Amino acid sequence: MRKIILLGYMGCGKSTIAKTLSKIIRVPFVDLDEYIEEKAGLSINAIFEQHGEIKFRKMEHAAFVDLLNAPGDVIIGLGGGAPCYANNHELLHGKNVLSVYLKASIETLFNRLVANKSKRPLIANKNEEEMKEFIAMHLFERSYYYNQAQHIVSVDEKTVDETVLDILAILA
Ligand SMILES: Nc1ncnc2c1ncn2[C@@H]1O[C@H](COP(=O)(O)OP(=O)(O)OP(=O)(O)O)[C@@H](O)[C@H]1O
Ligand SMILES: O=C(O)C1=C[C@@H](O)[C@@H](O)[C@H](O)C1
Ligand SMILES: [Mg+2]
Repeated sequence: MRKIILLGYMGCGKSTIAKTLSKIIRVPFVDLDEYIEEKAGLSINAIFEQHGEIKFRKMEHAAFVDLLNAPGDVIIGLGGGAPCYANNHELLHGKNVLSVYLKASIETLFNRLVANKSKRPLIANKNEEEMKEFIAMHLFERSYYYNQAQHIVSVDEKTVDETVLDILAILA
């Protein structure tokens, strides 16, 4: 039983990379944000708006534990903040767990997020300058938790396939 966990800041490519990896190694992919949305019957945006971030972080922790305890192999794409709350970073070293931090620079993240921020409540209302500053500060605060992953793969300047190859080498 293998639990492959991809983590990293919003926009680093967790969902995109996991989908390709899933097809190649034939292990199902579960996106933690989507799992939470299905369980709650609400979008992440709606959960933040109606219940607040603290409630979301509790739901996120419960969902992560659920997935780790479910039988069978799985690739789990964590939400961007998941490793940073509720001691979730300790779960990155659990039994049967292989955790990979997809590390992206501020510039890469900004370029990817600027085009598609509406579904990401933490940045949805920021202008470009505010967004850049927010990403820089937030990434700095979160790096400690992201660096708890067992493996770190840099994604800057890489295609999806190149990043997937790096992960396959770790899995080999
Ligand atoms: N080389 C690349 N690797 C991964 N994603 C890329 C790459 N180049 C561009 N992208 C784009 O970056 C965007 C963010 O990717 P994705 O949604 O997979 O990130 P994420 O880490 O799952 O974000 P979130 O935490 O918000 O769910 C997507 O629009 C994706 O197509
Ligand atoms: O970085 C974060 O804190 C978040 C990232 C998304 O994946 C979602 O889990 C939510 O928008 C919060
Ligand atoms: Mg995603």
